[in-house]
Amino acid sequence: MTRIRIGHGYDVHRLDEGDGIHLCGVWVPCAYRLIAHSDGDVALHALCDALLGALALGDIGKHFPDTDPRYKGADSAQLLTHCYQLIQREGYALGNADLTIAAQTPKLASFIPAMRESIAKALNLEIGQISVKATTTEKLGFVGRSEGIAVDAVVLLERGDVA
Ligand SMILES: Nc1ccn([C@@H]2O[C@H](COP(=O)(O)O)[C@@H](O)[C@H]2O)c(=O)n1
Ligand SMILES: C[C@@]1(CO)OP(=O)(O)OP(=O)(O)OC[C@H]1O
Repeated sequence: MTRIRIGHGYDVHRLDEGDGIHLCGVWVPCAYRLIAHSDGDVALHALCDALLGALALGDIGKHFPDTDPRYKGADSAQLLTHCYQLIQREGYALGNADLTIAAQTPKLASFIPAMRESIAKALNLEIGQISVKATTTEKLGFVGRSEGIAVDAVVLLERGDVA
């Protein structure tokens, strides 16, 4: 395997009326909830897929099927930790991750530092290795109509044992 590997993940979850959403392991109070089998943390799901994708290990649905009652209401931070353990077992470590959350609402700027910290903590990494950004879609499309939230995640993995 090569010294560095790149991975990309993308996930979407639908919004419904509610009292808050989990994003990057952080509870964001708002007038919505994310519809999902797990806790609905669409950002961590995209990050899991990016990690798995980097080493061609499949995707989140393969590792944690949404038909499996064990994952009903699952804490996505635990799914993320499991995915990262698979990566580490292959001899790789995360160099950096960059996430873009497309959400018309709620306003996420004030939650971003806690989100970065939460991911860094789940992976036992420095906060400087984790970037989280938010954008609206200028009221265009399903995100713009606040029907759902979409997240893109990109990761770079580095092999530990190669100079
Ligand atoms: N849910 C969101 C979306 C965006 N932001 C912040 O606002 C900035 C401007 O967003 P545009 O979609 O108009 O580019 C963006 O760069 C974010 O800083 C946010 O906090 N929450
Ligand atoms: C996370 C899992 C867990 O069962 O279910 P969901 O919360 O529905 O999320 P999805 O992004 O559809 O990924 C599939 C599953 O791995």
